[in-house]
Amino acid sequence: MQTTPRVEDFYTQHLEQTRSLTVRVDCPAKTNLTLEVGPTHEEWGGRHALDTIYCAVGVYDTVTATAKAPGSGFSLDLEGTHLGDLASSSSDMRRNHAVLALFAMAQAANREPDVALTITKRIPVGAGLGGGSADAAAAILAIDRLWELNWPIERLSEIAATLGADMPFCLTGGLAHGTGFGEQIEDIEAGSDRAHDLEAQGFTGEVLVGAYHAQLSTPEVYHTFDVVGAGEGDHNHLQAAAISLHPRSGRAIEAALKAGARHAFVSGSGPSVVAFVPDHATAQRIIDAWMQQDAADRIIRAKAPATPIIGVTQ
Ligand SMILES: C[C@@](CO)(OP(=O)(O)O)[C@H](O)COP(=O)(O)OP(=O)(O)OC[C@H]1O[C@@H](n2ccc(N)nc2=O)[C@H](O)[C@@H]1O
Ligand SMILES: Nc1ncnc2c1ncn2[C@@H]1O[C@H](COP(=O)(O)OP(=O)(O)O)[C@@H](O)[C@H]1O
Repeated sequence: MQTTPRVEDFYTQHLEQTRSLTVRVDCPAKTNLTLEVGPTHEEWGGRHALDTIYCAVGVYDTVTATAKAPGSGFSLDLEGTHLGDLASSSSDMRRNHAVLALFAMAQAANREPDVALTITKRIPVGAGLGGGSADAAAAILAIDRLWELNWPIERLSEIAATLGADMPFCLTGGLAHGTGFGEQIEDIEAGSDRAHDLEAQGFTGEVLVGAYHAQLSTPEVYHTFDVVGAGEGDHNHLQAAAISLHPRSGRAIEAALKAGARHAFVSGSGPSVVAFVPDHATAQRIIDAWMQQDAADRIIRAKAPATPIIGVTQ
């Protein structure tokens, strides 16, 4: 007897699974092992020429992206106990760097931004640790996976560069040489001579981050740099400007170097301080000194370099 075949419908099942799919990206903070600041360029909107070594530091924000019903628009949920100025009611969700990244991806893909984003913040805000850039890069990586675009890193970097100078670096993490206004990235491959050279100088392994409730405005630090210039022997040319605006950072650097740090410096435009330590005993000595001298409001132990981690949950 002829029987009617039962339709096995993997298509609808796939659609339902895709809609409930959540992509999670843990994205590390960034610091600058060196940051040479050159003249401003009109063609870059007045940004300074940079020559910098980027290093991703294993303090991670987590961004998740989940598809929403067509036409329902985006949503953003912020979590974490260190939200800085993101916590204020006046903080406009539409200006959040992760949301700007979603809009940029939607425009490039010619799609609607019907995505629910969540950000769990652990990277200190406004600290010189690229927290906003990390979240934007995480959103780009998550949406590329969620929408199954599978675009090459070069295309994702072009989109990231329109959002901020250090965002292309945040897509890959690790170590990289940055030029232009910071957006031209040349990866420093793990195991390469340059990576080994940085390791020999003590720029890998355990780091301590000294962070503050206070934030510094990056444009203000650059403008102050235009007045005070770079400090004698500073690897970070913005360090003297950041310390003039936030003196506690200078005290944290002095205490860390005195306690045996291989390197201690302001991270990018600051105010946070990054110290590379040779061993746990030195790390503990620095922690004790920062606590005794009230040289930091938040102390974070981490590893460097670090890379983004992408995961998918049903
Ligand atoms: C200083 C660095 C070092 O990696 O990072 P942070 O420490 O802020 O994380 C970067 O140069 C932060 O670049 P970016 O992320 O684009 O800066 P934003 O916070 O967007 O602030 C943009 C403003 O900073 C100044 N700016 C930025 C980059 C640059 N090469 N020259 C500049 O003069 C300009 O005034 C510009 O209008
Ligand atoms: N997702 C985000 N995380 C952190 N800051 C953000 C984010 N989106 C927008 N911002 C804004 O960007 C400014 C700089 O933040 P951040 O990138 O953490 O500092 P920095 O540029 O010094 O590394 C903050 O004042 C904050 O209001």
